[in-house]
Formats: sequence, C-alpha cells, structure tokens
Amino acid sequence: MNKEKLKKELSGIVLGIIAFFYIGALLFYDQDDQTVLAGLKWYEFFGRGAMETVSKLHNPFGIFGARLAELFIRSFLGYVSIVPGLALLYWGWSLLRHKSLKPPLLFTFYTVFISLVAASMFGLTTAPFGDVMSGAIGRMLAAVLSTVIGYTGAWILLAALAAAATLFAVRILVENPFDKLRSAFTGIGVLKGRIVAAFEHKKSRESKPESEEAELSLPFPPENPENTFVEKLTEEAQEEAANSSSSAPTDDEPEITIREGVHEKEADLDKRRLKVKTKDRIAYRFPSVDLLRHTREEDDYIDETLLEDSKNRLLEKLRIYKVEVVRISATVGPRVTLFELELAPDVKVSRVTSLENDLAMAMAARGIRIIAPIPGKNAVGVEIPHGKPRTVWMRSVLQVEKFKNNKMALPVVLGKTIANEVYLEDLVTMPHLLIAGATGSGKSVGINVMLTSLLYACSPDRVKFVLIDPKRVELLHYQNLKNHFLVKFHGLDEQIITDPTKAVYALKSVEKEMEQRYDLLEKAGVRNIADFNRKQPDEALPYLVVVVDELADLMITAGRDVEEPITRLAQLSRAVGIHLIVATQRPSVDIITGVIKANFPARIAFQVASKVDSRTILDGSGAEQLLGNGDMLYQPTSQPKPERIQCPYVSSGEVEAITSFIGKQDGLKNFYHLPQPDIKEKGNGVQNGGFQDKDGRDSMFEEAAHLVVMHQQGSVSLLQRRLKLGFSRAARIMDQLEAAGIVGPADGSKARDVLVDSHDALDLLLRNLD
Ligand SMILES: Nc1ncnc2c1ncn2[C@@H]1O[C@H](COP(=O)(O)OP(=O)(O)OP(=O)(O)O)[C@@H](O)[C@H]1O
Repeated sequence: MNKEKLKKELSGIVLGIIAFFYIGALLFYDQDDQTVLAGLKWYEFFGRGAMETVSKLHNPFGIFGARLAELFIRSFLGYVSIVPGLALLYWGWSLLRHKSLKPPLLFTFYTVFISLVAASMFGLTTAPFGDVMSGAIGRMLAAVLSTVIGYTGAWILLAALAAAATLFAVRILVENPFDKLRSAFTGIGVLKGRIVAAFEHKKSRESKPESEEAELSLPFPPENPENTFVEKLTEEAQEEAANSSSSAPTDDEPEITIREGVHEKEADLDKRRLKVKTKDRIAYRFPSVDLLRHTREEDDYIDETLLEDSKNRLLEKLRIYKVEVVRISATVGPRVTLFELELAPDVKVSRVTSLENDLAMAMAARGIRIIAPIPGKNAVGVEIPHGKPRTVWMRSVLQVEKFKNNKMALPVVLGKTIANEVYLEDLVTMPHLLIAGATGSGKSVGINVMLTSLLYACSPDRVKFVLIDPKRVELLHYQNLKNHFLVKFHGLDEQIITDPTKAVYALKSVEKEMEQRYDLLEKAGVRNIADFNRKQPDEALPYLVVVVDELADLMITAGRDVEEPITRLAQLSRAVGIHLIVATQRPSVDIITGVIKANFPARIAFQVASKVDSRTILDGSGAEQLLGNGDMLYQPTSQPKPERIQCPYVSSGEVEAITSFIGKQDGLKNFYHLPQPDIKEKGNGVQNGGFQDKDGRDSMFEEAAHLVVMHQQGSVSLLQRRLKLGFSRAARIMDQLEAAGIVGPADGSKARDVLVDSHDALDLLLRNLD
C-alpha cells in the first residue's frame, strides 16, 4: 500500500479515537467527580491512590477523562465544548477516506465560532444549568458584552450572530440545500434498495444449489426453461442493479482514491509592466484582466455521492463483462471524471477497448471515452461526464503564475486538463494548428481564447495578425486592432479578409512575405526569426499569426489556389515566424486534404458528428464522444495520444472590451505592410528583374535614395522592409545607389555609409544624374 495513504489513514484513525474519547469524557462529566479527584495530584495516574479514586469516579473515561471533562466544562466553554469535538471527528473521517481537508478546516472555524456564541448566550442566562453550559469563558464573554453593550444589547448581538451562522451553514456547508435534501432522500432509497437486494441475494443463495451460483452474474440468463425461478431472480437482481444503480460494493471491490487536482498558483497579471514603448516610440498599454468577466472562484467541490455512484456502476458493468479491476482512482475535471483502472494481470487491455460502446450504453451516458492504456501508466482510463459541469473562465486561466511568468514567444492558452491544470502552449513550437469541430462545438470561442491570450502576452511589435474570416462575423471585433495588430495588404482596403478570392490574395501575400523573410535571414546569416531578432533588435520582425476561421468556404470556392499557399506556408514558414491557425466545421477529406493534414502535426478536435470525422482530424476515434461547448481533444506534436482539455469561455462582449481598449490607444505610426504577391506582377507582365525604367535604373531608385538619406543607413534590409522588395531587387538598387555616389561601397555585413547628408543635396544630385 502507498505509504502516504497509509499515513493518512492511521492519522485519521488516531484522530477519530481522540475525538470519541474527548466527546465521551465530556458527555459523562459529573460534578461529584471533582471532590473525588481533589485528593489526587494532577500527575497521579498510577499507584494505590489512583486505583481507589477510579473506583469512586462516575465518569467511565477514567482519571484522565474526568480531568479533561472538568477542565473543558469548568474552565472553557461548558458542555458547548463538545461541539468542536465534532470537528475533530470530521478531520479523522476525512483523513481516513482521503477526502479534501478544506471542508473540515472550514467546519473547525465554524464550530469554534458557534461554540463561542452559544456559550456566551448560556452565560447570559441566570438558569441553574447556565454555568455548566457556558464554562468560564462563556461567562466571561457574557459579562464583557453586557458591560459594554448592555444585557439586551448582548442578547441582540448574540442572536444576530447565531442567525448569521445558521444562514452561513445553510448557504456554504449545504451548498445547494434542495439538491442535498433530494440526494439524501435518494441515498435512503439506494440504501433501502441495497438492503432489499442483499436480502434477496441471500435468499436466492440459500434456495439454489452451489453450481448455479455463478450463473447469477452472467449477463444473459440461462436458457433452461426449468430454471424459471433462478431466471426471474436473475432478472430481478439485474433490474434492481440498474434501477437503484445498486452496485452494492462487494467485499473485494476496490476502494476508490480521489486524486487531488493540480492547484495552479495564482498570480495577478495586472501586476507586471503594463506599459511599454513600441519601436515607433508610441506608449502601448496591455489590457487589464478586469476587462474579463469576474467570476466566483471556480468551484472545485466534488460530489462524492455522484462519484461513488459512477464508480459502482462502472465496476458493476465491468464485472458483468468479466473485467477484474484491482485498483481504481478518480480525477474530477471540469466536465468529466477520469477513472484510472488497474486491471488484474490476466485481463487483456483490448477487452476494455472493445467494450467502449457497451459501456456507453450500459451507463446511459454520452461522452464516455476509453484510453487504453494511459500513456506512461499501468492503467486504463475511462472518462465519464459528471453531472456538475464547470465553466472554465478565461480570467481564471490567465491569472496564474504559469501564464504570467511564461517565457514563450507566442503563448496560447488551450484550457484546463482533467487534472485542472492550465494547458499553455507556445504557438511557435506547435508550429501550426488545425482545428475541426461540428457547428456550435466551440471553435470560434477557441480561436477567441487563443487570440485573447496573445493580446494579453504580446505587444503590437511582437505579433501581427492576418485574419481571414469567410463567415464574416466571427472575427468582427478584431477590426478595433487595425492600427496595432492587423497587417495591411498591398492594394486592399480591408484588414480582415472576408471574401474568398481576396483570401487567396492575402495568403499569397503571406507566402511572399515568407520568401522575403527567408532572404533577410539568409543575408543576416541566421537560421530563424528568434536569432534574427536577437542579432538585429532594431530591425526585429514581428511574428505573424494567420487565422483562417473557415477553411471549407475557401476550399469550395478556391480549391487548389488555397491549398497551395496554405501547404507551402505550413511546410516552410515556421523558421520565419509565420504560424497558421486553420479551423473548419467540415473535417472531410476534401477539405482537410492529405497534404494539408500532413503539414499540420498539432490538431484540435472539438465535438464532431462521426467516428470518420474524428479519424480525419485526429487519425483516431474519440472526438465523436466529446460533449460540445469547448470540450476538446488536443493532439500535440510531441505526444502519442490526444489530451482531453476543456476550453475556457470568453464571450464576444469580453473580446469587444479588450479590442476596443487597445483600439482607443494611439495607433502605431506605420502599418505592417505585406508585399504584393507574385500573381499581380505576372498579370502585369512584370517579371523578376524587369523593374528598370528608361534610364536603366530601377523604378524604385529615387524612393530608395530618399529612404537611405533619411535614415542615413545604406542597408539592403531597410529597402526590403520599407519598400516591400525582394532581396535581389533591393540589392540591385543598392548597387545602383553606389554607382550614383549616394552610398559607399559594401563593407562586409555592415550597412554602407551614406554619402549624401540632406534631401536637398540628394535632389540636386538626382537632377544632375544622366
Ligand atoms: N469553452 C466553452 N465553454 C462554455 N460554452 C461554450 C464554450 N465554447 C462554446 N460554448 C458555447 O457554444 C456556443 C457555440 O460556440 P462557437 O460559436 O464557438 O461554436 P462554433 O464551433 O464556432 O460554431 P460555428 O462553426 O457554427 O461557428 C457558444 O455560444 C457558447 O454558448
């Protein structure tokens, strides 16, 4: 047995014994014992005198019990001192049954408080029993109160405190009074059912020969017509089992261990540097978490009756199918409970897997998923929805140390795992994400959650969004970010693309941007954007997050024209800091083609309609069993099996509040322009290298000249960025600038010297050029 478990159980037993002794000793308090004990020194527990005293005592708990009773009843709170003893009993029981220790702690405070109030009330009375009921402390409190606020005032105060304590008990300790009452009645019903079932079972054992005993546990009754009595009994027993979720635990039934969920360390996200200066020297302020909905702390209350019931039903069904379980533990997540079953050595794992449908039917529940085996564990997992789904709020997943102190480049929160751990991933390592799920399963909320996490973590210098929203309404609120986070497309007015043909253009622009970034990286002699930004912080490139909210709409109208840039980007864009998040509600093979799938190793499946859809997205079943409303399976690149996660909820009102908070701030001076894609250039008949005007210089020559003079910096990458040129063209212009005497010769990887120091001098020089 687990050492920790054993220690807890032993402590529980010891505390229980102490509590019983304490309560018993106080209950049997007798005033006459005081005179009997008077002749005995306080430390005398042994010897002749002690033996004689014990025989005269009325308290059956001996000298120690009598002294304890005297101490507490006379000097503390009188008989009321028994009440905190109940808290001690509760501690013992909670330790023994491996329950959370929060409720007994709360109960202890409560009992101490209520005892002080009650003892003071007794202290106020003049009744003869007042003394033993209130003890010295009760009398003293009563005296103090009646001196300070008068006798009537003391009664009013104490009555108010007592009423408040009763209300508190009803509101907090009995969380939902009506539910509890109902479950208490159901509990009595279940108990009655169990007693009847046990009685019938005993009767049937007595009334039939031993050889038939085994047949009782068979899923199907024997087909022997002579055996109608046994048959009927079997049916009855099974019916009973189904009706009363009977599941009376047999002697050898394994005990359930409830695994404590992860307690994420909380942190105030607003207590960090909220104000930053952008490269444009504009002050930017991060949104405050107060813009997100304030909720009561997420309730991690575990309904143990419900849990025990599910466990019993599960074990009952497994027993019917002859699957023996030796150990069982449960982790209660936001929506489902994960039961981890350790099987007997002779049980094949495949037996449990093949029971998925039977179990789902037997337990009459949706959302049952079997993980066989749980990776890295000697156990099989069965996820069963519990009756108390909890919403995971966006605020609660951001207000944790993990998010506040993360060192990720693009941190996105995905949600909470079954163990209540906040699941945070770096989009950079994913590096692209494919999301699928039926209508209304929570995809758009999921995308909002990811974008919101990025807005809370990144400044507009660090990340830019390319938003493609064929559904037109899903990403509407992000329009507020136009001066901060949204890119600008060459020749397009809109910054959020809704038209499928423009979407193709936008994707090709991003593809072109990718190529240009590769040129830049090559020139700088670095392998990826992180190195580039470290090496040239002044010219740091922002990450680009491309979101496509409905791939199906694009694939239907544009087909290969969309597939091609998406595939190319997915294959190549990681190193240059471009990351895709692509969602679809139609996870069929004509939308998520083999090529797209192969290039998106990280995938999220929300609830889908069928096993086939689940296979299309995850290469395995499971997503058809999800519960909707943000219940999802995340398949990371690094893990063999997907993880079940509950996506947080962020409302469109919250998104609007965050984006308009950002939108109201001063915008950046310069938009981040994406280059014109090649399709246009080809259409105009302009080929690579065909940009010369009639003087033999590039058409952008003059603009480039002004740019280098303005910045006093002869760098090819400056021309690339500011004029949105490819590397080779920018380098060619630089050579032309050198030939014209505007910049000096190349000097290794350093920027060239600029030989003209003002625009006037430049204009003069340009006019005199042949
Ligand atoms: N994480 C969540 N927690 C609680 N409820 C959620 C969650 N996600 C979604 N929902 C509920 O489901 C509804 C539909 O979600 P959402 O709009 O994201 O679905 P969708 O998959 O984008 O659907 P469609 O494809 O039709 O746009 C929401 O309005 C909300 O009520």
